Amino acid sequence: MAETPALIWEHEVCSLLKYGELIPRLETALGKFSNRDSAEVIQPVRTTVPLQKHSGFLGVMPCYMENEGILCTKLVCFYKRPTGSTLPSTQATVMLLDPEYGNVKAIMDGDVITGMRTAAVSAISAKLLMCPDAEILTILGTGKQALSHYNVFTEVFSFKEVRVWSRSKDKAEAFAQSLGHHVTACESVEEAVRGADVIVTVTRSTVPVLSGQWVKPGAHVAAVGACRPDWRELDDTLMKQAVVYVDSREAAVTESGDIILSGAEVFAEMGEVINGTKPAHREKTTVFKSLGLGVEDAASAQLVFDKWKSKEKL
Ligand SMILES: NC(=O)C1=CN([C@@H]2O[C@H](COP(=O)(O)OP(=O)(O)OC[C@H]3O[C@@H](n4cnc5c(N)ncnc54)[C@H](O)[C@@H]3O)[C@@H](O)[C@H]2O)C=CC1
Ligand SMILES: O=C(O)C1=NCCCC1
Repeated sequence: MAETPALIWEHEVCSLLKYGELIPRLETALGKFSNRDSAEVIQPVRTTVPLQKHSGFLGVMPCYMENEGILCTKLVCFYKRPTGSTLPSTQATVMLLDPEYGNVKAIMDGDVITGMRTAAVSAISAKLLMCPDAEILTILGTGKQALSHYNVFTEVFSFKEVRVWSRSKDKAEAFAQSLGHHVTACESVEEAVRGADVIVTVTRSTVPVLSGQWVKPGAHVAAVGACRPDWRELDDTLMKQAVVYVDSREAAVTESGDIILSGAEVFAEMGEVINGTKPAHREKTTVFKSLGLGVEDAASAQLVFDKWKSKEKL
């Protein structure tokens, strides 16, 4: 008889997951994913079920890492919320299973995992692709991902200036103030991104918000929103002038409106750069198009579970 699954909820995941441990685990996981060795990682492109009545989607994100004995799936609902809606735009739950018996070992809050692993992967992209003397960070959007990206980017790097932008100046100012006096709220996207070395796009927009004509040559863009084939955050100019990196080639050509609709070519997966099989073009304008992978959730959930178990033993 299987044990009752551990229930590891938000505050506990928050206290167990640290970027210092998460980032190396994600680098390893992305490298293994890009090797396409089925004993290392089996992770199909997520299945997406439309929730038409609610303008949303259920994403089912399974992953099996045979050599590591990790079997995981995330269930994530995400929505196209109207302006002013107070409903959450993303809600996730992660399940870890025993691959031999098939029972569920743990059910975890997936919101913290989604926020932290997505931001950590963007930070990995910046570590590999931004210019070495990067000074200015811009974040477009002021929601959950904006906060997790601010947290990891300021923990891992030392930017001299941080700028934020939101469609509403009041929101941008409130967000900037909540982060500290060194963060500047900008009136327009153009003002926010001119001269920036690293730009993070974390909006729910379905049309381009960032234009290539404002982006400094050599800048790095981590593009996190627009995870549907008909949604955009970046315009064609940017997609065509940049060297495009992705988390998964298969996901990129299935789910990314920025890639599919611009016709841009994918140069490499982040895992290929980590493995040294594709170069990091730091000197060029680069876009990392993030869609979010089950392998990232699996690596994160296993880390949470390992730490939870070692705490239980104390
Ligand atoms: N790549 C990945 O792995 C992941 C991507 N996402 C995506 O990242 C995006 C941000 O997610 P959250 O921060 O959780 O959402 P959120 O709802 O907390 O924040 C969204 C932000 O976008 C702004 N926004 C909404 N509509 C906009 C528009 N038309 N133009 C400009 N800004 C607009 C909102 O004011 C808010 O600041 C979403 O598109 C979400 O689907 C979320 C999780 C993982
Ligand atoms: O990977 C994820 O988790 C998500 N990706 C895109 C949409 C929201 C959740």
